[in-house]
Amino acid sequence: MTTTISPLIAGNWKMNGLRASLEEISALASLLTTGEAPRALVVVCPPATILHAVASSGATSGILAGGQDCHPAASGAHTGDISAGMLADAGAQFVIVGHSERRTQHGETDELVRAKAEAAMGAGLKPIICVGETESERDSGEAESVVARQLAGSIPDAGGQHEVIVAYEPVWAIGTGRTPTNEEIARMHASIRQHLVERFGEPGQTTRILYGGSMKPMNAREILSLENVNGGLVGGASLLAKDFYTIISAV
Ligand SMILES: O=C[C@H](O)COP(=O)(O)O
Repeated sequence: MTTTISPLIAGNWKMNGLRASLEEISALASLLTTGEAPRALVVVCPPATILHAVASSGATSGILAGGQDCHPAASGAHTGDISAGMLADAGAQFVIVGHSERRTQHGETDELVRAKAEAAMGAGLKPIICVGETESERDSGEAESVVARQLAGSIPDAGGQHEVIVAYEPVWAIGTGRTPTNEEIARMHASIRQHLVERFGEPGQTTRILYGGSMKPMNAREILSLENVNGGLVGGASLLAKDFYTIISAV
């Protein structure tokens, strides 16, 4: 991990979590406040229905809240959607955009992801912009070019002036228990770093690049110690406070 960048571990609860799940936030808060001080920023992105509660109850323990998606518009006739401003109003400081589940299940394009990231920055949120190749793209040797295209299309030009976070999530590693090798992760993160530096100059050197995809208590330490891995975007293992805390502690 690059030492000049403070690491960040974000939990993406996806469509999991009811009000009862706030017990996990309390449990995490108590682990974070009674154990060794975390060396990473800790973010939890719960469903929007409990976002405000997570932001409020996590405040004293340093747990920051994030949304899982936002609409590119500030308001209007968009039934079922949520704006970046609404997330900020509920206490969010971050928002995930362009997660592969949104790209696949909702047909989101790089252009739309970029618009969402712009809306997030406009509302004062830090966008966590996700990129990653499918298994067939990796098998055909296209992983780096696919990710480069997603980065170019999804990160706003203002990405050098506003804080953005990139999350590299190989689609085939999400929820499967499979991960790329350490060498493959390091190579991809180096290529993402190169893209950021070429495009944004100095700010690109300090942009956080998270790894996501089957990060677990067992493999977190190894992955988080790789060059240019500045934290993690954790799905399944963020649902249980104990597992998530183990990953946070692995930084
Ligand atoms: O946003 C999180 C990722 O999709 C990773 O999910 P996972 O840790 O369950 O594989």
